[in-house]
Amino acid sequence: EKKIRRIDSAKDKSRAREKDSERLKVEENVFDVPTLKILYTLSNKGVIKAMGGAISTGKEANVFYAEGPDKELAVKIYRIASSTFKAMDAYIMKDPRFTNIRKNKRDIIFAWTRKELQNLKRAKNAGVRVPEPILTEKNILIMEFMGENEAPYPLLKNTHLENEEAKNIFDIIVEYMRLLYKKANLVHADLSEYNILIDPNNLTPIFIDMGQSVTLEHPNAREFLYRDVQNILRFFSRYGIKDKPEELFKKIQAE
Ligand SMILES: N#C/C(=C\c1ccncc1)C(=O)NCc1ccccc1
Repeated sequence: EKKIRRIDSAKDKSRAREKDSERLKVEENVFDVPTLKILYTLSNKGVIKAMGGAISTGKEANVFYAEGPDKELAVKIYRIASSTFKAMDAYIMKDPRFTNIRKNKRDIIFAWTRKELQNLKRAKNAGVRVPEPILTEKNILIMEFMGENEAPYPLLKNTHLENEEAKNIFDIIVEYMRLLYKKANLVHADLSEYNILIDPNNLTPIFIDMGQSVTLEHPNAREFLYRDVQNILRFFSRYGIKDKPEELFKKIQAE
């Protein structure tokens, strides 16, 4: 009996070690020294009490779960070494809010991080459901965690819906695109089933990832809006939604 218990606990330990090494591996190549310094600063300031696991990992950023002083947090860390900052160029260099930033990589990424915070604030003020934006520190964005028990809400992409439920979600998404445009003077510019979370408690959408969102002064704002419209219609066509892109494009901009 005792022997078996010893084996079990050894197995559990090795499994736990493997999981931690998995987690450590993600964190190793993400947490470079400057990023660790910022995380220590945020922890000393009491903004972050404990870091959790990775929620999302991508080429230009990673999102981690964290415990805050009073609520759960999502910590988005933009990679400085990321190669895709070229893509950021197309959005930020023509945005009148950021024409005066220096051209070096770190400053572009710090400006981009601040831009996502600003865009989330504007979206929230316009009545669009987004994670509550909290603060940025260099290449790190702190926002409200949208999920339960350390598990993020599912992406629209991974949510099974009945046609009726999908239609309700589609109508809210269109309303949010309209509020972003008319009230927040913004276009999401990367809207798709990969950047919308679904709150399973009421099957309603949450917009995320607004680092690339642009104001209507951006020369390509309407192009980006048309692309967002096409992405959304393409995804919802599987639920029998047949709106035309031009009509939806006009409806979102209508007085
Ligand atoms: N913001 C955000 C995100 C989730 C989230 C969940 C729960 N609460 C707040 C945010 C997210 O996955 N964004 C997409 C993404 C970012 C970075 C790499 C890959 C994919």
